[in-house]
Amino acid sequence: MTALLKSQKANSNTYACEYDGIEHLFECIAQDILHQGFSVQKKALPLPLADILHYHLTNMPDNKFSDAAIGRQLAQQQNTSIRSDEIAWINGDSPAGTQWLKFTSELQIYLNRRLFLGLFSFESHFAHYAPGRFYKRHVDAFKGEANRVLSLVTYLNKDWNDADGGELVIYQNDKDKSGITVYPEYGTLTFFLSEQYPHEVKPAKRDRYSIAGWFRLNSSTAERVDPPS
Ligand SMILES: O=C(O)CCC(=O)C(=O)O
Ligand SMILES: [Fe+2]
Repeated sequence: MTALLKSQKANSNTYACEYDGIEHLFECIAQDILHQGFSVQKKALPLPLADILHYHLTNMPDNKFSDAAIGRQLAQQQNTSIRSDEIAWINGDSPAGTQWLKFTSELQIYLNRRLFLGLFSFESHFAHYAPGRFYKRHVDAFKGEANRVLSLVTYLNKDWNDADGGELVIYQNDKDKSGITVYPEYGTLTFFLSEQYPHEVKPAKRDRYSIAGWFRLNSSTAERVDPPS
C-alpha cells in the first residue's frame, strides 16, 4: 500500500471534507492520504484536547525542553543551521500527553484498518519555535529505511494571523519550489508521507507552539528493538 501511495501524484488542494465527529475526521484524513499523500485539516483537533495540550505546553518549565539540534536519532545529525526549535518528547507521563497518545493511537488503528498501512508505533514531541527560529527544508525519513511512514503536525497557537509567519511549506517533490502553505493555526492537523515530501518551517514573528509526530513501521531487528525507548 505504501508503494501505491507513493506512486500517486499530489494535487495542490486537499479534498474539501466536511466532517462531523471523530470518525468522519479520521475518514477525511484517510481519503486524503490515499488520494494525494498528504492532508491538511484546518482547526480539526478536538477542542478539549487542543486546550489541555496548549495549557500543558505553554506552562512547561524551560528545563523540560532541549535544543532539537542536539536531540536523538535523525535530529542528532542536524545542527542549528538547519533547525533551531526546542523540543520535549511526549511519553504520556502527564494527562495532556496521555490524552494525545490516546487520540493518535485511535487514529493509527483507523488508518491501519482503512489503508493497511501497517503503522506499528508512534513517536512525537512538543516543539517551541521562539521568534525568528526555523526548520530549513528537509525530509523526515530517508528512503529505504522504512521507519517513519507518516508525519503528523498539529499547532497550538491561538489567534494566529498570516502576517505572524511561521508557515509550514510542504513541497510536492525535490524540484518543487512553491509548495503548499499551512499556517500554524490552533488545532490544524497536517499529515504527509514522511519519505516523500520535503518541507520547511519559516521563521515566525511570535512564539510558535506545535506537536510533531511520526507513525512508524516495525523496524525491530536482532540488534535493535522498536520502538526505541
Ligand atoms: O512544525 C512544523 O510545521 C513542522 C515541523 C517539522 O517539520 C519537524 O519537526 O520535522
Ligand atoms: Fe519535518
